[in-house]
Amino acid sequence: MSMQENIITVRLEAPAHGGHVVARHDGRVIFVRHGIPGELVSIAVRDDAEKARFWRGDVVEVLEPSEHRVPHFWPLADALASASRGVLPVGGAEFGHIALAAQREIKGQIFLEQMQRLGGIDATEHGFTGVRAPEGEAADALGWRTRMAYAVDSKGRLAMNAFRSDEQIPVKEMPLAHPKINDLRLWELPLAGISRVEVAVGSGAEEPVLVLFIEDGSIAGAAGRAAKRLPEGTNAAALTQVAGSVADGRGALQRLRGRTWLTETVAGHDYRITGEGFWQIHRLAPAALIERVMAQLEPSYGSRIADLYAGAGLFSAPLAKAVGDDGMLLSIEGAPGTSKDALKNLRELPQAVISQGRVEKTLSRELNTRKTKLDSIVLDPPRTGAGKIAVSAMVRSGAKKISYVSCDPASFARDTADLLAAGFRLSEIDVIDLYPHTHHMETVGLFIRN
Ligand SMILES: C[S@@+](CC[C@H](N)C(=O)[O-])C[C@H]1O[C@@H](n2cnc3c(N)ncnc32)[C@H](O)[C@@H]1O
Repeated sequence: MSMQENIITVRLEAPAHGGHVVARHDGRVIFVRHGIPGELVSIAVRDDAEKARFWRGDVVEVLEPSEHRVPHFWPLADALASASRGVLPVGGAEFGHIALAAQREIKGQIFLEQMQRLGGIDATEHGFTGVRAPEGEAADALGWRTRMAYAVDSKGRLAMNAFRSDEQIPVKEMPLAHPKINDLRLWELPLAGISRVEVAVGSGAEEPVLVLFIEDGSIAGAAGRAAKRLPEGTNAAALTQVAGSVADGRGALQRLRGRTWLTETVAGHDYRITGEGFWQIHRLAPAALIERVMAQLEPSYGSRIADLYAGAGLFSAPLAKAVGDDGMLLSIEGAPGTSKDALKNLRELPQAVISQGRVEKTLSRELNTRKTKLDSIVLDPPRTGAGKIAVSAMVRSGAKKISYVSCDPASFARDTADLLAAGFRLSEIDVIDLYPHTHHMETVGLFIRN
């Protein structure tokens, strides 16, 4: 058993970013997982080095439950059931013990706290009214993940990791995964020799695409054997991971059966996405985010817009259509494979300029080369946010409106402070629960130059 047996009783206080609740013991802060503010709980203390600034802990017993506590929908992720079996819970559904409305309430508190502490901003003064569900969300908010990534354990079984642990827990159905992913019964495949399994389901009727990660170049072996056992019609590819072989650390995709890509259709646009390329995870996210970004930017015919961290062009396509032949849509994406998808997805729109490279360098370079300025920008960076160099390039671009799509309130708060200091105002905040039953949230903020 990997849990240490240092069990203490604590009263849980405020929620903290990252899926924790703060507790105190002998003057030391402990970040506790699987609890709810206000509860009296027993926790197994982990990472409890004497000199550590703070400790971590997992709830193993609830002595006074919150009114918002519900039975976890996934036994493997249920901390209490796992503790009684002497194992760690699997990660990926760390809010599953909290009623959905209360999950969103907690995310709202975290958003306000991060904006205040890291950005010095009272988000309620900028239109923040709480975290909302995307339109069309299921009442139980399960089955939303159209993308899943699994580990493979030392016995060749489909697995997922426990939080902050190398421990791999064998898994079968994953309740947050799209039903088409569970229907593949990936846990029945012979996976010895495969290091990772990724699977993606498109928005249409076509079959899912599976990517099997292998460490040597031979696809005839492990990957071929697994692919043969997949249900009829499933598409499968192998990806040889050769460290440093390409910019994003991944090798080349090799077709095993069917296609290596999916079609996604959103708001009347068709996108082709290769098996390992980036696409929003929640089934409702692409439409919800396009709707917000278009409403915020109100792109006009002939205007010049940049889509930064553009992926396969989710926002680039509708924006390019809106600016028309007389406008310009500059789509910048760092990952070479994903940028190739963007090239294909935007090939019929000559006003779209696809540039592969890091935003920090590429944005200014493209604008200088073309001797042009921008009217507006949408950016959708990874969790680390944009950072000072990219923010300053955006400020220099001349853009008067910036729609900022963020999956992390901490980096959003930091970048917001920099944009406000550079003469923008934050005129709208929409926080959407695009990661139900986890601690994550998606923010779409509108910045307008003063
Ligand atoms: C959250 S995704 C958004 C993609 C796209 N907007 C979408 O919604 O499908 C972030 C994207 O930024 C890319 N990326 C990460 N760091 C980058 C950088 N410094 N410059 C350019 N692209 C970057 C990643 O490869 C990824 O495709």
